[in-house]
Amino acid sequence: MRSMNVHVTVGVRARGPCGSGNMLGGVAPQRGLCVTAAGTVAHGKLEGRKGAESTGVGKKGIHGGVRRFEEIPHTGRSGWVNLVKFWREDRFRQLHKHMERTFNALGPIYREHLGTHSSVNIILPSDIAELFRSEGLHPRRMTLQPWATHRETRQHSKGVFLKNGEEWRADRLLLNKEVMMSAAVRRFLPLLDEVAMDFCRMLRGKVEREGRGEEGKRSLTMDPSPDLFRFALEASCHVIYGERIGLFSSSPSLESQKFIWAVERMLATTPPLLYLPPRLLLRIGAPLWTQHASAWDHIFTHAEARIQRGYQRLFQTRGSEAGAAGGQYTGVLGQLMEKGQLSLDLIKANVTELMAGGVDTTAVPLQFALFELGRNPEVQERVRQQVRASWAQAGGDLQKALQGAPLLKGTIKETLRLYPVGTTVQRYPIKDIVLQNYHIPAGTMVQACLYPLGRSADVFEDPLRFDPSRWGSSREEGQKGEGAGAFRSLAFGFGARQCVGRRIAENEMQLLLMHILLSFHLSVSSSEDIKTTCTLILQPETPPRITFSQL
Ligand code: HEM
Repeated sequence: MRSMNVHVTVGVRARGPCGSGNMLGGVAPQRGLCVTAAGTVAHGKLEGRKGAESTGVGKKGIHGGVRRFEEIPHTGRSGWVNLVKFWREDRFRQLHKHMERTFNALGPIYREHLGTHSSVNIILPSDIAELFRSEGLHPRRMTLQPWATHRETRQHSKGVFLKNGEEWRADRLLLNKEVMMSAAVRRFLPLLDEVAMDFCRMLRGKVEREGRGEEGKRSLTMDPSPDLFRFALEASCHVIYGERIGLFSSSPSLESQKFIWAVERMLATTPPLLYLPPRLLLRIGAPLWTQHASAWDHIFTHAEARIQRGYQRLFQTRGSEAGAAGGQYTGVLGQLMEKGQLSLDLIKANVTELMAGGVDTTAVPLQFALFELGRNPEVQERVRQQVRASWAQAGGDLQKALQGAPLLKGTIKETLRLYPVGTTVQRYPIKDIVLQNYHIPAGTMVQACLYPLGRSADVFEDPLRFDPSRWGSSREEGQKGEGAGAFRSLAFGFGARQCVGRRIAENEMQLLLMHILLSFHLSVSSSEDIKTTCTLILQPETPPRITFSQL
């Protein structure tokens, strides 16, 4: 892997949809662009034959029965020609659909060159399992320094993302204790629930004030997305900093709204930066890069201010007997500071990442989930019945309430199957592997393509049906193939590098849906599919309007 110090790289390696390190990584090792075509793209149309296996292409290239890397079907020889075509046809926004079409044309594995970016794309769970077995602890690299004006941004990129291998893993395991382990989940569940209940209270007030119909039976049709973004930020802050920021109050702070905009800007400016080489970037991409870096600066400034406050509170609590004896949960930040196992720089960096990764990633799937529940009233009713029974039996025990309603978790999995926030999970295998009988050298960037995977009839029965019960715990219904369930639900990634905010996200979304379903019936005016667009994260082209009717 080339060093970021050698050349100024826009190291925006899309590892996942959240967190800086996810998106701001190093450069993928570049492979030559000269390849043997088993399938090619000409004039935007795929002319490939379906899978190399069926074509019998490249028999002479077989070594010991395994085909050469160069024989993998691809979408075009020149990364630059492909990039220009993508740019002209604005295909970046439809990258997920492009992948789906390309798998249909070329089979379950293909290569793609786009500007400086080369990848092998795969879709089958068995291949993803093989990739997973060969994943290493890859370094993440950030290359913001030359542009970032904020001291913390620079420090973050230098200090944290050059960490590597076992050193990185040791830090991650410490962080996991505060965000992934079940003891941590038990601690932060009430904080998430408080915010979810407040959201519903706010929504009930809105429906009561602005809705139509008689009192107690009013309905309101609205775009819930701005409120969902506020919910996601409020929930993240409560869990991470242990404090409420008052986004549901009558005068929410402009600072928080600016933070939401900064994350949006950071995400939206990422994809174009992925594919441009440094020189071109400096000439034509500079404004974009400046926007990107300044969005990060804003995110850091915001986090820095909160972290300072967290410190002050911690010292105040330590100083007061009540605080010390009370043992009150002070959020992830408080826990990390209290334990003191991570350095202050690492705490800051990780907390900032959690903040940057925790807003759009949950607010957007919640929009899709409300839409799917709205257009599938029978499914909605089944989930509601289960939630009601479980809520009644749990007697206020949140974990019990969620565990007793597996359809809620199924709803989240089903939503992320059809609308994965991050459309790919990427890995660089640390040893040579064989996928679809092709040799893949160590260090190649291999992407599991989640959008086409989730909609593939080879992997899921009746894939376009929204059916939370297909994820039943005893039997992964509606799933084909061996080891059903394994490597099919991958929205949070896998292995050591999987999403560190996973437990926060899952519980936050389930709790919100639970309270919404207990209070409202959901419907939509049209059951037509939502048009989607890819701006690093997959989102609706236009946020769906949902009708909330009081129950
Ligand atoms: C539905 C919601 C979410 C989805 C689908 C999602 C998805 C992902 C994916 C696919 C990755 C890369 C994993 C891999 O390469 O194996 C990732 C990484 C990450 N996510 Fe999430 N995420 C979500 C919510 C969150 C939340 C709420 C937070 C923070 C509170 C968060 C913070 C992070 C961070 C910091 C990383 C980088 C982890 C690392 O590389 O060590 N995510 N996420």
